[in-house]
Amino acid sequence: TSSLATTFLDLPLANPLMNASGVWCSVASQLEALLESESGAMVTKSCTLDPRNGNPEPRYRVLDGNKPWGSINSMGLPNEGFPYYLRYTERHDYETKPLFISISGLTLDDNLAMVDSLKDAVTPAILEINLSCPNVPGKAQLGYDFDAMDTLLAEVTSGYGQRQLGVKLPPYFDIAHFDEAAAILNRYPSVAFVTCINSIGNALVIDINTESVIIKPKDGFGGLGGDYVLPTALANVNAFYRRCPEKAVIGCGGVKSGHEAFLHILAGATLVQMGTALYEEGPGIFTRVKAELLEIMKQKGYENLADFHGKLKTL
Ligand SMILES: O=C1NC(=O)NC(C(=O)O)N1
Repeated sequence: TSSLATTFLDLPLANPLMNASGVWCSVASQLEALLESESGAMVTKSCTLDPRNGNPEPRYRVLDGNKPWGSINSMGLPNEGFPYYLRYTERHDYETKPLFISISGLTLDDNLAMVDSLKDAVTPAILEINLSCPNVPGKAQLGYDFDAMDTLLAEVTSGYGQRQLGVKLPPYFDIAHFDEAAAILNRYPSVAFVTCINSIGNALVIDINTESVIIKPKDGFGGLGGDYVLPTALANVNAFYRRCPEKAVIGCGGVKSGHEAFLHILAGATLVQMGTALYEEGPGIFTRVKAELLEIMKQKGYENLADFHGKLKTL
């Protein structure tokens, strides 16, 4: 019989599925629901040092009238503030499943302050630094500023005492950018994983009936998720899988069933995150996608994830 069991940074996981940071993970009740769900791991909402209200609403819309299906969001990093999530890491049940904590400081100093507190806390939570929020007005994505990304990683890795951590990357769309980003990341061995991708930033969805944009912030420009981003997500997963052999890749983008989870793992993802589909279906989705992924593996005669992990064929 097939098994979904896997390991990540030497931690055992019952399965490779987890939430994408930002979805169903902003407050304790949501985090508790993820803990009780069948996800193999979970991550908190990217936090800033201080609590934030985020952007004005409407700031999230699901695009389910047409095919393909997806979402657009410009949340603007609403969160309870770093201390709230640090307190959650102190009461999480790590025997049940691993916990990631995501941070997205508004300044380098804020990121360093949060990293410093995490180092002192000696928590088993795994740090995922968000370099790719596209929705804070006036803030460019760190992942698209290679010098700033390099500086941040130099300071954060030394601040974190070379403890293993990961980064949440924006999608790249140019081979030269895959090369340059990977070259920077490979200079930091303690960056043990990369999560690809965050939403495709600053898309614009227009409603023909109202002749209007559909979200309020930034004149309607927001991060795209769902079916629309799957091919770009798979490309980024595979590009960093090929370029960073010493690092693990977490896949995120366009996963709504066992089918896309299988594709992400084939492309090189060790774990797979769900955002839009989780937002719409709720934590029960993990039970469904687990069963679907197992069924696909059974049909193909794969007993475990290693049988097909990263084994994408080329022509
Ligand atoms: O990193 C992020 N990606 C998104 O698509 N949205 C959120 C946000 O806007 O808070 N942050």
